[in-house]
Amino acid sequence: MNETMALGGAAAGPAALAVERVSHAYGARKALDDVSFSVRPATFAVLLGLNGAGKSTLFSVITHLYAARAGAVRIFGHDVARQSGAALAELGVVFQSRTLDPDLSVEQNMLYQGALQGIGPRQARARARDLVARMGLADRLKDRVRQLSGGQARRVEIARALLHAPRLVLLDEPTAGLDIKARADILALTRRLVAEDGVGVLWTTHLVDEIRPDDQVVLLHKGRVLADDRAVAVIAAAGADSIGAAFSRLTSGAGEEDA
Ligand SMILES: Nc1ncnc2c1ncn2[C@@H]1O[C@H](COP(=O)(O)OP(=O)(O)OP(=O)(O)O)[C@@H](O)[C@H]1O
Repeated sequence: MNETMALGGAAAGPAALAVERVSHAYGARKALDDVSFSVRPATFAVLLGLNGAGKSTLFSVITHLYAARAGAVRIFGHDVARQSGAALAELGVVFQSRTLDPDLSVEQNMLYQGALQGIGPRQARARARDLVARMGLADRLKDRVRQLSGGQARRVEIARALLHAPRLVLLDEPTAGLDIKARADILALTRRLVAEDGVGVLWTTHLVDEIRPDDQVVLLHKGRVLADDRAVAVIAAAGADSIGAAFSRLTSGAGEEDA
C-alpha cells in the first residue's frame, strides 16, 4: 500500500489534489523532478521545503500558470491542463506575494474577485460578508486594505480565495513576514476550514513549528519528494525525535548531485 492510500483510503473518491509524476525545468535547471503525491479532501497537508526546493514552481504548475513539462495534475479528478475550467473552479489560491488592491476596501476587493469568478453581486456580497466575518474581520469590511495589518490583509486574502467555495485551497508561505500571533491566528483559521468545512489545504512552509503530528507532510527538496506521510510517520521513518530533526536528517546530502 502506498502512502497516498494509507493517508486517505483508495475508495473514498478522487483526491482533492493529485500530482502525478510532474517535472519542470527552467532551461537546464530542473526545478521539479518526477514529483508525485496526493491530498485527500478535508486534509491539512504541508508542503515543506527550504528556499529553492521547488514549492513555488509546483504552485505555478498546479494553478496552470506553467504547463508542466511532464506529468499531470488533477483537482478532484479534473486535469488542470485539459479540463482547466472544472479543475480551477474547485481551487482557491493564496499566493506568496500580496495581491489585494490597497486602495480599495476589503469588501470591494472581495466583490472584484466575485465579478472575476462570475458570481452575481448579491451572492458575492453576502458571501464576502460571511467569509470576512469568519476571518474575524467583520468590523473591517468597509476599511481600505491599506489600513489593515499584514496579518489582517492575509486573512482577507484567504477569505477572497474562498469566495467561489473551492474544495481545495493552496497557500504559498502564507505566514511569511508575520509576527507570532498573526501566524498562529492564520494557521488556526485555516485548520478550522479543514475541520469545519471539509476544505482540503496544501500549506507551503519552511517552518517546522507549523506542523502538527497528524498533518500530512510532503517534504520537497531540490525538486524531489523525499517523504510523504503523516508527520509522526515521517519522524519515525527517519529515526528522529521531531519533524525538525527528521527534516535535517532527510535533507542532509540528499540531491547534492544536482546542486
Ligand atoms: N523563473 C525562473 N527562472 C529560472 N529559474 C527559476 C525560476 N523560478 C525558480 N527558479 C529556480 O527553480 C528552483 C525552484 O525554485 P522555487 O521558487 O520553485 O522554490 P521555492 O521552494 O518556492 O523557494 P522559495 O521558498 O525561495 O520561494 C530554484 O533553483 C530556483 O532558482
